[in-house]
Amino acid sequence: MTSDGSEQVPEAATRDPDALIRRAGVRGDPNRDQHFLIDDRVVDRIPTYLPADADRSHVLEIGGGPGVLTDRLLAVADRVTVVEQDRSFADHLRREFADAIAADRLTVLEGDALELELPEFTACVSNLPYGISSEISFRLLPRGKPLVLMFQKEFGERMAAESGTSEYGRLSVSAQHYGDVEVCEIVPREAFDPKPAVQSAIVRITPRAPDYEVDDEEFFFDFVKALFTQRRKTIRNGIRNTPHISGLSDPEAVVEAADEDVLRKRAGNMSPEAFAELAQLAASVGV
Ligand SMILES: C[S@@+](CC[C@H](N)C(=O)[O-])C[C@H]1O[C@@H](n2cnc3c(N)ncnc32)[C@H](O)[C@@H]1O
Repeated sequence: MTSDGSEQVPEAATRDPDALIRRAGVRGDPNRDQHFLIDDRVVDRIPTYLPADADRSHVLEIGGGPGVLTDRLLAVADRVTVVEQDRSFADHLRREFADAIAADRLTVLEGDALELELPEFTACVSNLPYGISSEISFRLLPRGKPLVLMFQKEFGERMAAESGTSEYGRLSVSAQHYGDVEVCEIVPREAFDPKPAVQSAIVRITPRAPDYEVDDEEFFFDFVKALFTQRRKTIRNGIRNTPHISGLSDPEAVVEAADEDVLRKRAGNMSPEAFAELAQLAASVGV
């Protein structure tokens, strides 16, 4: 009983990471991208990085492992789907969260997140298997839902980078096409067991439409990719040197039509809007 006479409501109990790993009965194998979160404070913060107005009715988690994040997501979401490729961990998740499964609040999908058909979800929160960071991100981004994802630090920083910085590149332009990308927190190696080789970063992607027009997204992405393979060269030479990547059939027509100011730049100093404008021009005169 509290001092004002009301009943004390116990805080929702969260599962201890070490106990979950013990109950899973298998050690993480770094060769299978298995670095498990063991720092409660970090795990507790991850769901709080979802935008305040995010729809939490169906949260997707890629790579459940022992289930420490799954546990926290069940505390904030109506329903969770967790994908886990490793049979031992998928079995463990089904045992550990049998009550949530019986209550229709948790679905465990066993298999490769790159191969499985992912369900409709309202938000995705995951400590990702780092080996598939890029591929899985570009499966999730076009869905247009809020994402809170743990990456290797360098990858997260490249995703969030602005033009004119050394981290800025194709990954920044492609990811920021779909939303605002922010690094929420850098996570030390000690927060995981086994410890990864490098630090990690928790990244939030808040979906929004880009503030520029591109009629052909596939061409836009190929064009950006092509120009970043030549990041030390001017845009003029980048366009000339990469038709095999951009798909341009007449790169010279693009060089003739583009502004001299743009042609003198380098890819690292081109904003996403500048890339989009040039890509629109290139698609109209050079494809
Ligand atoms: C970095 S661990 C994260 C585990 C847990 N969520 C945590 O934070 O402690 C990544 C998990 O993804 C699983 N995994 C690796 N590759 C996968 C894939 N292609 N599809 C689905 N799960 C995968 C691993 O077995 C591992 O359990």
